[in-house]
Amino acid sequence: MAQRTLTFVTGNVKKLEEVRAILGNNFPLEIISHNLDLPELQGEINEVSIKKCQEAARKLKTPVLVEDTSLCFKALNGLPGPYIKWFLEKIQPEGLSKLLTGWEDKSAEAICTFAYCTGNCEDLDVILFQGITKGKIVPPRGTRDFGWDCVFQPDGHDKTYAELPKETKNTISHRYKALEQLKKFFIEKANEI
Ligand SMILES: O=P(O)(O)OP(=O)(O)OP(=O)(O)OC[C@H]1O[C@@H](n2cnc3c(O)ncnc32)[C@H](O)[C@@H]1O
Ligand SMILES: [Mg+2]
Repeated sequence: MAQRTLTFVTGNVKKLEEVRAILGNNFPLEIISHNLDLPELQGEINEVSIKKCQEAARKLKTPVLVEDTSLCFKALNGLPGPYIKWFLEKIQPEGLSKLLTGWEDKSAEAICTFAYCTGNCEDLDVILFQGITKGKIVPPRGTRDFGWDCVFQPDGHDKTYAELPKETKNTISHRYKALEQLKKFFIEKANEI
């Protein structure tokens, strides 16, 4: 493979930190990060990721990887979903758990979607890699250093993402599951050469 690097476009340092930690040393490409302020788009999850990726590829004119994270509450038919960033910014983690006060069903899905595009102007085809971790929304517990980690308790654990050791989150998370697929794709691609 001629390309030895992979440009990951994100404005979120915590995401980047996790991506690097999860991919570790067994990944055939070097991750180069590019902090570009991409628009927060509207639509269904896959549509948002595809458009985000095409926008980044058009701007940078190079193959790019982007990622979009959704947090979907079952009782709210999948909302806030891809709009979680704004919900979190406006109502904080406390507000997210209070949103479900009137509902018995606290279940939620954390969905991570990576989108990769070659950046060739005539061909903006996008490949998606998605990971889903099921859990429930609880009153905030644990550190506050990454998004909604303190209100999401993954199934099978009695701790929130924020209370779990980073190494544990990184072996069960939505991001880990999406990166497993991405890793497989790029390792196979590297072997083809
Ligand atoms: O530049 P990009 O990559 O878009 O970074 P962003 O921070 O805008 O991220 P998103 O558009 O994907 O919005 C997702 C929101 O969810 C938060 N988030 C993403 N992954 C998370 C995780 O694993 N745990 C907790 N919060 C997370 C993140 O901080 C945002 O507020
Ligand atoms: Mg964003």
